[in-house]
Amino acid sequence: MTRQPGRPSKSMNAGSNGGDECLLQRFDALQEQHLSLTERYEWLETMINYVPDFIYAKDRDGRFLFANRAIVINNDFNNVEELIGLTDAEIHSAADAEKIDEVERRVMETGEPDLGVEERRIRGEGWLMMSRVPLRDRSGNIIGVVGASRDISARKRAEELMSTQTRLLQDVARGVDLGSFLRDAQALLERLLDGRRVHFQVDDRQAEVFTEEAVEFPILSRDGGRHGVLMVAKAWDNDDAGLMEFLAGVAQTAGIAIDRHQDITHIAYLAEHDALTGLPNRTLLDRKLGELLEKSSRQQKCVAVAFVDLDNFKFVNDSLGHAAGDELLKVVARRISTQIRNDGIVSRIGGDEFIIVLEETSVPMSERLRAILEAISAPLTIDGVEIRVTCSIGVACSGEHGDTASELFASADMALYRAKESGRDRIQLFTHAMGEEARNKLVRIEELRRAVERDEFVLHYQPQKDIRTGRIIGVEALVRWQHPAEGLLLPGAFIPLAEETGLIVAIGDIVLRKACQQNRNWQDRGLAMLRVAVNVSARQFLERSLTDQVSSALQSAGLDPRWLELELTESLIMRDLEGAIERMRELKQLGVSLAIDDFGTGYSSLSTLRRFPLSRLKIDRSFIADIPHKAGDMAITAAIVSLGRTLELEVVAEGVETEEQAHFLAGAGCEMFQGYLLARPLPPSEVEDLILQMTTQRDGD
Ligand SMILES: Nc1nc2c(ncn2[C@@H]2O[C@@H]3COP(=O)(O)O[C@H]4[C@@H](O)[C@H](n5cnc6c(=O)[nH]c(N)nc65)O[C@@H]4COP(=O)(O)O[C@H]3[C@H]2O)c(=O)[nH]1
Repeated sequence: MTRQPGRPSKSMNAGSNGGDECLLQRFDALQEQHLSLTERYEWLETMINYVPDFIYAKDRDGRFLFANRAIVINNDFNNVEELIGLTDAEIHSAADAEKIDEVERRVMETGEPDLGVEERRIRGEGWLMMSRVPLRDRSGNIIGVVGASRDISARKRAEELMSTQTRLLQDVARGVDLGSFLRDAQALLERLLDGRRVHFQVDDRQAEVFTEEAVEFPILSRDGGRHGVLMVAKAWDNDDAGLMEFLAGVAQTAGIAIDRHQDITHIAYLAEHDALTGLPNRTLLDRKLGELLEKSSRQQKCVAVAFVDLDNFKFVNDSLGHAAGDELLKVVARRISTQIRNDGIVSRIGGDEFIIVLEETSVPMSERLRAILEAISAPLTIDGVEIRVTCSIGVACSGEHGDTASELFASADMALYRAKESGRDRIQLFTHAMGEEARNKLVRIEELRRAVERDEFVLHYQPQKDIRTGRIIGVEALVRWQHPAEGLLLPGAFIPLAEETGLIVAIGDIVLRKACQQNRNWQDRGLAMLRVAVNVSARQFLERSLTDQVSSALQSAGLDPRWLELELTESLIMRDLEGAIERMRELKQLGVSLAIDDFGTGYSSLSTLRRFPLSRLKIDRSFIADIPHKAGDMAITAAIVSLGRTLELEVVAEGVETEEQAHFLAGAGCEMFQGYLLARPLPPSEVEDLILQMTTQRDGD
């Protein structure tokens, strides 16, 4: 494009030698300058032609003044001269040309450069970052536009890969379900890879036939195992390392998604199943029963709900250990499941309690329940020990005994209670009378609660007589409930309920305080010194506060502890022998005396009895009742008396009604007795009268 100017000859400048010389020198200087400019132009041209970026200049009409080789080649020209003078409209589509023209015109009109704009390539795939600045002449007039672009396809691709990876990770974090995640990931990858086939081959999902040659990326699990493989059809040219790394990353993300899916599935399973037996838990049962009740009411069929309770589970647990107990529960769960097959649901709702729901089939419910009861109680061997557990079942049927799940549960529970009450190892169908009883029980509980608040309890006292001296030396305090409507109620009518509800603790406290106070009153009024015996129930005995309760009752009455005796039952002590001995020692330290009530009905041996800090044994009245007719009872009574002597304990016989019984006891060496023969339990004033009367009698004798 450059032409070198020739040096002027001397003859051209004849006339002035000095001036010629000067002219020649200037000419040489100019020529040198020209040569240097030309060289620099060529360097620049070479540089511009060898960069991969597009560089061009256009005049104000949008005609190319210059374009580098990258543009020439990209637009399929052979050399730049073919392009110079053309406009974009002549080499691109009208729409593309219009877009370029619009930007360049704005740059020329405003004089503001348009820098770093990202655009898709017009020809071929990829992205360019375009910059356009106004082209000015020496005077600063805008005479066109200069454009330069850089290929940013690689960066754009990297961004695309990264945003795909981010999107997939976000899906995992959001907990998108696994199926959608894999479908989305496959679609995203196929789009990114221009339609090449992609497939996630995961363990339990259908394998896809992949006819193309594929590159495989392992999908690994958190613990290093393998969930499957990501298959990507091979590219016709080789894929770059960046893409391979990206695909390996996607496979890793898929691994995390599958781990997460498995965790969620497991958590969902745990939320609705019992961990030990794998049976549905109460939550799942409620849901399924709701659905079943709806279905069966549409079909006018019955659903039976059965509450099952193992009768001797606690015994197995206590004697063979918890592992054996767990094993037993698993066996029972399997046995029930086998029996009900697909015609019902079995759920473990805690401990040794199961709920069975049976759908109506051609086999009667009673027959199916009997088969379950028999299956459960078939012998089994655990830890080499053969055992047999029986169970009690309470049943309620939809329609007849309740319409909703909660009504049926309540009815079945009541029936179960009755089954256990009437001897266990049986099936009990709910009856409406049970419902009535349950309602009455609720009313009774409420009344009892109010009775505690209003202090409706009074104590009667049954005197105890020393057989040798004939004196009354003690009384047993026996509680009565002064019911506002029903009059005076005996303990049998409310003590079991008080035990069941825990109200016995409050009632026991009232009794203790009243008994101590009454005894102190008698003492203050100069009556003979008496020991007052108070019954302590199992529930009360287990309360940590019992010792404090006793000490506070003694203190507030101002009663010397030796005039208070606590009666504990044998069965209560045997429930937790070591704990009971500990508690008895605490009580003994207060200075009170301890007696075993109903002795002979429990299982204490001589060796255990020796460890109790006792003062007295009370022979249960069931042994006295048939004296002198039952020789066996007489032998037992005599044995208890002699056992008491061996252990240096006083023996008190309860329930003595006849002279013969009193005579026999005196002969056997029994020190004391109480019973109707002497007196029934009496109100305090009558006890006072009796004692005074007996004292006068004896003094008279
Ligand atoms: N057939 C017959 N019975 C006789 C004779 N002598 C006394 N009895 C009855 O036998 C029961 C003796 O009380 P228990 O064995 O401690 O049996 C008591 C005791 O276990 C419990 N109880 C009574 N008061 C209390 C109390 O304040 N706290 C606790 N926890 N239980 C109490 O209630 C049970 C029953 O008490 P009660 O109905 O008062 O019945 C009393 C008494 O009336 C007799 O000669 N023949």
